[in-house]
Amino acid sequence: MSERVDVEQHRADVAELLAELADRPTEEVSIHRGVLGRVLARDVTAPVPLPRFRNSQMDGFAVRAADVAPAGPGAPVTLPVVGDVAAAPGEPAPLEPGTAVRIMTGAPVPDGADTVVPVEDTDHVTFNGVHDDSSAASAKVEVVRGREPGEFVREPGSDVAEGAVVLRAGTVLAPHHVAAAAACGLTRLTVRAPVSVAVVSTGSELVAPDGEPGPGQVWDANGPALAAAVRAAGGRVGLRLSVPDDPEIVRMGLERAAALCDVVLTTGGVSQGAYEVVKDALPEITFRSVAMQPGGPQGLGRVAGTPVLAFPGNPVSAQVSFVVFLRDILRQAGGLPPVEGVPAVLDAAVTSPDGKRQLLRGSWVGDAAAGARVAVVGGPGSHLVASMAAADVLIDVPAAATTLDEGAEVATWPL
Ligand SMILES: Nc1nc2c(c(=O)[nH]1)N[C@H]1C(S)=C(S)[C@@H](COP(=O)(O)OP(=O)(O)OC[C@H]3O[C@@H](n4cnc5c(N)ncnc54)[C@H](O)[C@@H]3O)O[C@H]1N2
Ligand code: MOO
Repeated sequence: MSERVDVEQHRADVAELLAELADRPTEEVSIHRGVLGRVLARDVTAPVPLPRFRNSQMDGFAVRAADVAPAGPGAPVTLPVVGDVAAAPGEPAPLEPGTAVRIMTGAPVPDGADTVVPVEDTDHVTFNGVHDDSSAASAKVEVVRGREPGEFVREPGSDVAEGAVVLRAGTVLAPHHVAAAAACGLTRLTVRAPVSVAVVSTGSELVAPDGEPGPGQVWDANGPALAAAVRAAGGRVGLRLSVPDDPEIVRMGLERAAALCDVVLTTGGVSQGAYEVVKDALPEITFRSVAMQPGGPQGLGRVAGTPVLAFPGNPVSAQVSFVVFLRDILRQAGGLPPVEGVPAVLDAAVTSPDGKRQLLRGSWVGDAAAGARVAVVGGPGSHLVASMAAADVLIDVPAAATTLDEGAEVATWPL
């Protein structure tokens, strides 16, 4: 191993290597697909006011407030019903003073009407099953309660004015944002283009997750795990490859990955064995030992001009490397906030080798919260991929600590 560095140094070097990701292009996405979780690149202004037109908030009767003002219990005001307005295409005729029209929720309020009396406040009680009878000479309504001008009338622009910001840049799009866009007639939104990451698993022992492992073979856990991690951090998996321990094949695969993606991520082939294929295939990048466990052996540099990070192959090491070195950079490049660490209290004492920062797997004792207790789950081994599935966080044990007592405060990295 050519160099030994601490975790913060390697984090800083990775950040410098990937600084170019901060300046992301944008792309348009349809609200009908693929928009959830994407980050709006710029403010969206409403092309129309919402509501677009004055409409009723209630099923009832559109009237002039002055006409029904004297109404009260035992002293109804009776008005002729001269029309019927449904929430349907069209524009109602203006309302003459001293008359009423039946109106449904969402229907345009006729000019001349300034309030809506809910049907419950009339002798009609409900409209259920009663279709338009306003043409009958006998059509009338007894109003038993007056209403103020403007009551139950939804004014144009009272939700959002035309030209006002309806969705802010930086919004992580969720269903309620889709609702606002659709209500304004916007079907395409401009979002930040996600970082495209190539995920390359190396190792002749690897079998695809849907394959059948023979003697000495293992299913590829890192490829699916890191692809999922990239997506969870707002990135896009531009290429997934699994390559054997043959430097020429690895080199070909990595050059292809470099041509297609913004970042290349490899796992395996970076320690002290005879077949360290990433080291052999990429003599131009830096390989070093980072004072942490898991995730000690690391590589970084460029292949054909594209940044490459070489993570160790042990599945826990690969995942911890992603969390510590890449997750926040990908999130921030995509416009997402970094994942905040949560200070916690150890539920039991831990021991740790001197000089290496340990990232132990931990789970919350009770509810997750700053200052809550956290317990170590599984052992420290970097192959304990199943044990890691029980973890909520990584417990960060400082390099200088050899023991931490029960009750000691520790930093954690949410998984
Ligand atoms: N003599 C030394 N040996 C090792 C050292 C060392 O410093 N001196 N470091 C150890 C540490 S720490 C780690 S971490 C590993 C890193 O090894 P590599 O990055 O070279 O990874 P491989 O040897 O290719 O694989 C290690 C282990 O992980 C399994 N693996 C690899 N890829 C996958 C995958 N995609 N899915 C599932 N499992 C995978 C592989 O089969 C091995 O069991 O080196 C230590 N050795
Ligand atoms: O540092 Mo390794 O990454 O212990 O497993």
